[in-house]
Amino acid sequence: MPEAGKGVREAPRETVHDGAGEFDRPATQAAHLVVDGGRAAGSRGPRVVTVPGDKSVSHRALLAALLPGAPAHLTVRNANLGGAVRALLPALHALGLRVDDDGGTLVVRRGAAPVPQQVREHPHRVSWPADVPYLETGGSSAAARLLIGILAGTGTRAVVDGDEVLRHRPMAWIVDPLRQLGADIAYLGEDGRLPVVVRAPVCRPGTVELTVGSAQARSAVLLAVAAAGLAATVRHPVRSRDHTERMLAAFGGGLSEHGLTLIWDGGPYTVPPVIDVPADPSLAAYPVAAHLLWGDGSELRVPGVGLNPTRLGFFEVLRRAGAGISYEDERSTSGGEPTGTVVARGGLAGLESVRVDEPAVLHALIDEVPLLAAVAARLPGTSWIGCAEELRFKETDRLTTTARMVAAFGARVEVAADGLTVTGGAPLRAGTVPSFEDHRIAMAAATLATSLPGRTTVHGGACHHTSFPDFADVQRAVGARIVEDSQQ
Ligand SMILES: O=C(O)C1=C[C@@H](OP(=O)(O)O)[C@@H](O)[C@H](O)C1
Ligand SMILES: C=C(OP(=O)(O)O)C(=O)O
Repeated sequence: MPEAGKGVREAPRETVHDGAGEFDRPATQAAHLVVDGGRAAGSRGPRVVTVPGDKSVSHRALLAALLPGAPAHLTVRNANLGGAVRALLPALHALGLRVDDDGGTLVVRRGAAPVPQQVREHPHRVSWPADVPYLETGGSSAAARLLIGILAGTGTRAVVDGDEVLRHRPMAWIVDPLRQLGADIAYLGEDGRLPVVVRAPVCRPGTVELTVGSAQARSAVLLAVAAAGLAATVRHPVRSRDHTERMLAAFGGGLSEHGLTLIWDGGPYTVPPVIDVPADPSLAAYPVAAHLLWGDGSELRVPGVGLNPTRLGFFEVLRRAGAGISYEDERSTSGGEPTGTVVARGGLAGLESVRVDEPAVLHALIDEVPLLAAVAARLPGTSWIGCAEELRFKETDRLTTTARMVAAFGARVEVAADGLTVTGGAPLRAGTVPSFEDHRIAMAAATLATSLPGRTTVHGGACHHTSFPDFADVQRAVGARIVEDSQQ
């Protein structure tokens, strides 16, 4: 049985420290995923599978209900109903919004009685700010960071907190620029970390320079100035996912873009009563990868997928390497997002390696890095996934956890400060592999396992519910033999 971590060679550049500090994840509570390699008989013909709504667009659509002038009822169609989006709902309830799940469509109603959340104890605090709602967003950094942005725009006093993992993720990316625009936000525990209290709104028009490529940081600032009706210029280092920009523009807001500079004019906009969420390309990547890894099926189609170019890095990098991936039926949703059908044909035969060495490409596949590394392990050449230093700050240090996961299958992988080298050609084997209770690692491992002979147990793999609750069903629909098993 391969052991987690075995085979990972830490390259010398690894010694550059990211400043995030280290922490251990709690022992897994999630069930395991058990995968028998090989495609189920009878699943090789043309297939069509659908994947859930986009997590990032769902977060933004729900938070739009907090923008000034939002309709009394806001309907979010095709919302992602995974743990990360659900993590935002108790915070919305505590702010006096009711959210009903109407057969997969979320309806957000304003004017409900606030439902207070229970405070999570913190080692540095014996008391909490009085008469201020306490808002906890579980492990979702997008939920926490975007919420801080909105609160700092509307001037709603509140404490924002997260679970033990989120409390270790950086918040200064958000808090510093908001403070520059005059917001009063204080850390209640450790500096730069949750919990924070938002005490007063952004109030000074100005220019902020963001130093990280995080779309969440840019979105927090944009949502704050949009909510406050404040003009601002935001300079940023890389064009990462631009869903907030598209949403505000679709609302009729005055946003213009000049290269890596965004100018918000501080003027009015209208939040519509219905927002449509496209299917999530980062989730479509798993059935597409399974199909390509088998390489024996005729055609796989995933319809209604968001085709925003800032999200298509996984498909584009594989396409550039020679994979048969194309987009069909392209059109636009009401929220300003392009959608279409992702079509995968053939397999990985003829592909040598993959390479990511531009920040914009990395950001266009930032959540798919574990899956790309898993696919790279099946290619003969040497692959490089670079510009990825931000991955150290995800729910796990995903450079390390991705390396440990693929190494547990027998892959040869080296970790650098800013990326991963995967040297192909090593014989891969099924066995017990770790997920580190990180949904992207778990789903990447389970997908790779579908292509290997024998049985793989992805330890704690049921954490896929964070972003893709029906992951196992969708992979089974493509032909995978995968079950959840809590008895292991
Ligand atoms: O804006 C968003 O919704 C997200 C942006 C990305 O994070 P960063 O912006 O921190 O890179 C991504 O990894 C995360 O899953 C969701
Ligand atoms: C990193 C992710 O999400 P977040 O940063 O919102 O926790 C993710 O979904 O892979």
